[in-house]
Amino acid sequence: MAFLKVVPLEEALKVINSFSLKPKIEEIKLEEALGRVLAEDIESPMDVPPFDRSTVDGYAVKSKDTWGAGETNPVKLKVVGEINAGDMPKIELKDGESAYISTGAPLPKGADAVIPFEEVDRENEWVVIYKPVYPDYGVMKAGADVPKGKLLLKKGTKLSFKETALLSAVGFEKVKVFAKPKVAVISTGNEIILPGKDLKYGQIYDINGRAISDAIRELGGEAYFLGIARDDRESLKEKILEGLKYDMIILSGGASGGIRDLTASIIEELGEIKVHGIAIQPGKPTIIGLIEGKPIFGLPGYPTSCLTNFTLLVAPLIKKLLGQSQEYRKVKKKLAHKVFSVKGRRQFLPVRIEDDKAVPILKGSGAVTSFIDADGFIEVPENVEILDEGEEVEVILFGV
Ligand SMILES: Nc1nc2c(c(=O)[nH]1)N[C@H]1C(S)=C(S)[C@@H](COP(=O)(O)OP(=O)(O)OC[C@H]3O[C@@H](n4cnc5c(N)ncnc54)[C@H](O)[C@@H]3O)O[C@H]1N2
Ligand code: MOO
Repeated sequence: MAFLKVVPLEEALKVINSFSLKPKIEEIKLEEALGRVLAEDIESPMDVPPFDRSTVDGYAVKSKDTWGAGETNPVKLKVVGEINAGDMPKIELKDGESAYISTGAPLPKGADAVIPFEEVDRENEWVVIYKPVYPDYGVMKAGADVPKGKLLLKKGTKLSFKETALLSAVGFEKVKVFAKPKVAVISTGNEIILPGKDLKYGQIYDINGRAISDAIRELGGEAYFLGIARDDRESLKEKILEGLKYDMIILSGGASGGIRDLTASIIEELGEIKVHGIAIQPGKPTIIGLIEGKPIFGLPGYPTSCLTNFTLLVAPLIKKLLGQSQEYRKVKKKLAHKVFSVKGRRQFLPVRIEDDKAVPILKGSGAVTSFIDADGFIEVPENVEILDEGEEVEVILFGV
């Protein structure tokens, strides 16, 4: 077994990228599309609005009939009909005519402007106009909002309420999206119990199961938390076999060479270990394997190590399956204070972002608050012992 023969991070990423898992596409109803990722470019199949539309309640007119109108010499136009929203106007305006029109209604033929009712007077079948209007006054032209054929959304876009609204505006009832990768999540360890149960001495509540499951959901995947495997062969094997129903499996804890660290030996029994050990800290004891063609990750048990390695290794694979860029999300900041690192170790340190500063969080990988207080982490390369205050750093961000 490739036990703790550490490889560089880049090699681990290459291994993950070589897995044969491919993005899948499915067509779903628009009403279920929120948060999903588009699998196609979307061009508008129609003009919005589809017709020249009144933007006010008022009078549809031929604008040229109003030219020359003034306070002392108003123009009077005959009101020959009424058009409401949803109507198909049957009227065609002739010179000197107007029609009452409501907001959102199509302009009748012959009209090219709409004057709001508060700007005119009504005298029986006449409307009295005191100022000239120009063509398109009070009108939204067909296609002025969204022209037919325009590229509206690109493949890979995550749909928020704005995009679903736009798709609705142009009449999409269904859309093609990337299928959510289905990820089994397993926590391991005799000491780990689920919230809702009383803690006995020596026990702690599960952090990684919750954090990984919800990080997967934030990315757009589907997480299946299979619970906590105890530190025994049978329990762990049973959960891993159950996990093979899904596209991939993520375990946390039990990854290092300790006496009860069974993960590696079970993966080897059921499949193949591709990586056991990455030359980074945290993350040295990480395992990457394949069982029946399904990737399986054994992430370190320490919560901050676990989530840092999830972000470095697993998140790019989930993003790839969702047709998105695998790049880490990064921002450049200035280091708020000096940090020391161990020479010969490539370290990732959690940092909090405050304005243009990256503030290092130095509680250690074992603390849950190290990642909860952090916005991301910075890399301290192997050959660097000190990063100085004010130095520019790239922060790899947690989350989406
Ligand atoms: N002799 C050495 N011991 C350790 C080393 C080392 O180099 N030499 N490295 C430490 C580092 S760094 C890490 S990371 C951990 C990795 O160990 P495992 O991946 O085998 O994880 P565990 O031993 O199972 O757990 C470590 C720690 O994290 C807690 N944990 C585990 N799962 C969860 C969970 N789901 N929710 C909350 N907390 C969890 C667990 O209780 C332990 O405290 O090894 C170090 N030891
Ligand atoms: O490897 Mo541990 O994951 O360094 O914190």
